[in-house]
Amino acid sequence: MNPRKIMYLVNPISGTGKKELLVNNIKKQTAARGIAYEVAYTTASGNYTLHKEKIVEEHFTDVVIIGGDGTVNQVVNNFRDIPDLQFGIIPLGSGNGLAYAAGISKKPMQALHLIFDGTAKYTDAFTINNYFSCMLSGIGFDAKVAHDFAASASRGLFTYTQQSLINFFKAQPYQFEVIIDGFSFFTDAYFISIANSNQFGNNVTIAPQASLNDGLLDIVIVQKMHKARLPFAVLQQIRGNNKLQQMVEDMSKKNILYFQSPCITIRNLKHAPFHIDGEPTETSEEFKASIIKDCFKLIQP
Ligand SMILES: Nc1ncnc2c1ncn2[C@@H]1O[C@H](COP(=O)(O)OP(=O)(O)OP(=O)(O)O)[C@@H](O)[C@H]1O
Repeated sequence: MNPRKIMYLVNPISGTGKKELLVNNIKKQTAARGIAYEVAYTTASGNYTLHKEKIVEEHFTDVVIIGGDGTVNQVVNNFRDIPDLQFGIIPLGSGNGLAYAAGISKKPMQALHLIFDGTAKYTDAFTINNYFSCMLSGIGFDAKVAHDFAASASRGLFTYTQQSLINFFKAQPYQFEVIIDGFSFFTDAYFISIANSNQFGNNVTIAPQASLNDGLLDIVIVQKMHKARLPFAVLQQIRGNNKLQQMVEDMSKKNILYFQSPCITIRNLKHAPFHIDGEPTETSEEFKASIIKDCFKLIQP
């Protein structure tokens, strides 16, 4: 008998499309591998006390999340202190930023085979104020998209793209004070992304140098510029043409600032909105973010 024991955690509402067929397929393939398993459901409240007791008492070795980044965040945060537990993802959200950054396939059956044959690797996460984030958190315009997406009736990539476009034409810069490596400066920025993964999701890269296990946060500050320049400047960033910078350079001459650091403080002077891993979250006057090196084990290629 295979020594592994998998708890599949399905989010019934993430992404679009029916999950019944997929779950039946997963059950069949797991049984065919001789692996013990159980299928359970995620919770809207984020309370996983009963799941946690079961994982510990019944010696589950793996938790596989079938859902999006919001679900990954809650599940990993609840179980990350269970020794030796491995996490897997079958990406079913609208963004799937962490899964895609880790090289996990979009195709559910390929992602499932990776669960069986992949390697569990230590992966960083970070805290921002008292919250946990394992993918990418942001303040400003990208958070506005997350808020509007959460408020819209339909989910999925189409809604996300639609919300991004609507928000682009409405976007106004916000004022921030940024403190990093003992150096402080003021900036008017459309948004600030604090990233562990290289992307927002859907393979839309924003922090091309980001690694999931380098012990560093990637910080991207999209500063005030002419609206017509904004898509071009972001495209340069996405393509990796904008290099990582030193703090001593003249901040005002760059459209996009890109740094790596294990921690950062941001004063949010105009109460810009905030999101954690794509989930809209109450904003704050000040954010302190710190990396958690080797926070959890994620099954990857
Ligand atoms: N059993 C449930 N019933 C209702 N809502 C749930 C349930 N489980 C989780 N949720 C909600 O699902 C949301 C998270 O969705 P998830 O991140 O999986 O998908 P997504 O938002 O479509 O994808 P992504 O985050 O990748 O864009 C959270 O708001 C969470 O509260």
